[in-house]
Amino acid sequence: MSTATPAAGAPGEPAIVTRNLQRTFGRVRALAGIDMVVPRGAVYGFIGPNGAGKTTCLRILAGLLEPSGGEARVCGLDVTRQRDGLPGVIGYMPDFFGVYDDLTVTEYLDFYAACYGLRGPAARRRRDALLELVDLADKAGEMVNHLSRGMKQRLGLARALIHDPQVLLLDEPASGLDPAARIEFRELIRELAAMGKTLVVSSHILSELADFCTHVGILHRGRLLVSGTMAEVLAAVRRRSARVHLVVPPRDEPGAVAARARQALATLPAVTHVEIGAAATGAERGDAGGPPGGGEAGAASGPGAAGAEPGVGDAGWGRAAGEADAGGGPKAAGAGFGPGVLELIVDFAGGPVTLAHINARLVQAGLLVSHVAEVGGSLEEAFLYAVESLAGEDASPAAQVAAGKGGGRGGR
Ligand SMILES: Nc1ncnc2c1ncn2[C@@H]1O[C@H](COP(=O)(O)OP(=O)(O)OP(=O)(O)O)[C@@H](O)[C@H]1O
Repeated sequence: MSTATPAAGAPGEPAIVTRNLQRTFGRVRALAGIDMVVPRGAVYGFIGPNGAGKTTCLRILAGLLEPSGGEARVCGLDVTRQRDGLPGVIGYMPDFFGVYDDLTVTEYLDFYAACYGLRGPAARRRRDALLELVDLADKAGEMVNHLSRGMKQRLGLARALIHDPQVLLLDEPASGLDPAARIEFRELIRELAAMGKTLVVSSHILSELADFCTHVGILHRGRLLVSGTMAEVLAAVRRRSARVHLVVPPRDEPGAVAARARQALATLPAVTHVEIGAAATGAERGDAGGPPGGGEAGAASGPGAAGAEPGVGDAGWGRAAGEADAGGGPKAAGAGFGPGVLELIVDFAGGPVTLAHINARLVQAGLLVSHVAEVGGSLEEAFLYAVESLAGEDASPAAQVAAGKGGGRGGR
């Protein structure tokens, strides 16, 4: 399929740039001043909970809604002052299907082609190529209202592509699709990206977009909390946590062990939070075995586990990572969470060496570490963490206004 449309805007200029973009509806501030950059050729995942402002932003970029303040340029065109040029460079797929469903698939696309002044054999060839692309060629004569939801979504995409736009704005394209249809849609987006299109794809769900987006922005209550390449955003929002198991000796109380652990970890600046998990009962602790100094003490896993840390082996209770498995003997706790074991979840910032430091510091404090491993955060957790921690207790007037109208935190 042709992608020969000349690019509007200066070479190297991002496909989309917004500066302090705002939109209010009465007292509701749907966009509270967002700065967004979408490079040419990017597949930009625009993520946010219900009411975050995604549709409002996409409609402004498509020239369908006036901003209340700030500015936005798409392919170099100012969305307010050069609005007439926008339809030529943008394909917009709204989150609901159009109303012309008493047409056949072919008639439907011909109608939209005509809206762009496209008629004749070249337009028909393009229509047929698009039907192939979205895998609807065999439905060409079907009535639109007889199509399944997934087929309608694909037809909507063909409609958005009819004039070969450079930028595609897709509002929740995967909503309501079953898993198989989602996979098909994802493939289609990959094909469009391979054609060099710039795509902005909105969704509630970060994990839904993660494997095909090059960039991502997280919107919450009209504010763009974070935006950048997928790697940059994940690095910014992904909370790193370690799961640590400490053997509670028969003569000790879990509370005392927990207090010593907290005290030891408080000396590490990279540790941001320590949560004490469960501990076994005294009776169970009796079964745990592992006399002081003789138990399974090494850090069981995780990058940079503490073997190389100076002084790790000095503490009476602990042994360095690597020794645990070699030592054999009864598995008091091992990698599992067994009786006589206290679990800590330790949040930290930093590279793998921090995991080693956590282990070392606990061992140096005389604690019997049976397991240290990083907890892998899912993308969903990363998103929730971004919303909770980056949004913070936002007391700005914008957030307060938005919160009063459907901007519920984390709502789906
Ligand atoms: N035409 C309108 N009139 C009044 N308020 C509106 C209008 N359009 C949007 N809003 C409000 O602006 C805020 C942002 O809405 P928007 O539809 O942009 O969010 P969204 O992120 O797309 O949400 P969803 O995921 O539910 O579609 C919401 O509080 C919404 O109620």
